[in-house]
Parts: sequence; C-alpha cells; structure tokens
Amino acid sequence: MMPTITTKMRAAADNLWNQSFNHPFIKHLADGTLPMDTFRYYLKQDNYYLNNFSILHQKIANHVNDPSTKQFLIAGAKGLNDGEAEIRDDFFSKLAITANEMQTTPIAPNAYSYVAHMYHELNEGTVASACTALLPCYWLYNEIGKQLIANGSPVELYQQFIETYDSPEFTDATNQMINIVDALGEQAEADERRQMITAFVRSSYYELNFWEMAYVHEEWNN
Ligand SMILES: Cc1ncc(C[n+]2csc(CCO)c2C)c(N)n1
Repeated sequence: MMPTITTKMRAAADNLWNQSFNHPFIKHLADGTLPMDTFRYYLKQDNYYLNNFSILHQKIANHVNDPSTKQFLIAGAKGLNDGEAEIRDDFFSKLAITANEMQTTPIAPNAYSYVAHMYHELNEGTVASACTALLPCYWLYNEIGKQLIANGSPVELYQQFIETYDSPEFTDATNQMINIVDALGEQAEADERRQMITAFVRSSYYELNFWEMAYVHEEWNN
C-alpha cells in the first residue's frame, strides 16, 4: 500500500517536530521552571491565534462539499469558541489578563505570520491545502500532550495545559483531522499533493517558532 499523505507530511516535518518536542519552552513547562511571565506572553499571542483558527474553520467549512468534513469543521469552530475558550478564560482570570490588556498587546511577528499563512492557503490555495495548514495544530499538540502527560508538571496551570491536549476527546479530534487530510490527499493530483505537504511543513515551522516567540518575548523591533 502507498503511504498515506499524512505519513509523508509527518516525515517531511520530522526535524521541525523534534525541535518542538525539545524546545526549552516545552522542557521548562514540564519541569515547572518556565517563567509565568513567559506563559502569560504565550497565552496572549495564542488568543489571537485561536480566534483566527476558529474563524478559519468556519470559512473553510463553507467551501467543503463532504458533509461529515463540513460538520467536523463547523463543530471545530464552535468547540474552540466554547470548550478551549473556557479553559483559556480560566487561565486569563488566574493570571489577571484583562480584555483590555489583550487588545493593547501587539501581535508578535510569528503569531502574525502563522495566521497569515493559514489565510493565504484559504484564499490562494485549495480546500485541501487550507485544511492541511490546520493539521499540525491538532497533531503536534496531541503528540506533545501524550509525551508530557507521563510525568506531568509540578505547576498546576501547566499541568492543566498538558491535560487539555492529552484528553481522549482531543485525541479523537486529531485522528479525525488526520483522516480528513488523508481523504483530501487521495482525491488530489500530484501538484496539489505537493502543495499540501508544503502547507504542512510551513505550519510546523510556525508551530516551532511559536514556542521560540514566547520564549524570547519576540517583538517587531527586537
Ligand atoms: C499555536 C498553537 N498551535 C496549536 C494549538 C492547539 N490548538 C489550538 S485550537 C486546536 C483545535 C482544537 O481545540 C488546537 C489543538 C494552540 N493552542 N496554539
């Protein structure tokens, strides 16, 4: 049997993924030494990412024909608004991040570029490459969740963060997204398949640099 397109994508991005697994942000999240101020920075940038991620699910769903894929994307958009947003609201209140602080925090370069990349795939790519650009978000966090849950983190907030991405519901959503991309890959011609793999590698690059961005508190004028 031919390897699935997601197996090829995962292999193409393996270096980037290993660098994410070993990034100091992740290492220190696990051992509890990540400065809370760094996690706070991450949460504020991630809020911008999550808001757009939800909008992208909805917009991509409008272009999808397959009913079950459409439904998954619409539910994903809504799930982000409710489920994940609820956990984030809890983090925001624990860390006293106000709506005003969120609004006045400039979007950092990597968060901006990652979101711009996903919109680019939606507007200039195809439904398949747009869906693919969303996949590392699910899949990488699920793998990180599974790795970190073994030892957890001594910091309660970080432990809660880890648990979000190891949950059976989240693992199920990740597997559904992998299956959606595999099905789209099977319908695609060689050119589009290449475009999908490129979209996956780019998202994986921005995922890696999301940790780095937070770790160094990236600014436009560093
Ligand atoms: C930069 C960044 N990448 C991935 C995630 C994880 N994530 C965000 S939305 C979603 C889908 C289901 O809730 C997942 C897995 C994140 N938070 N921030």
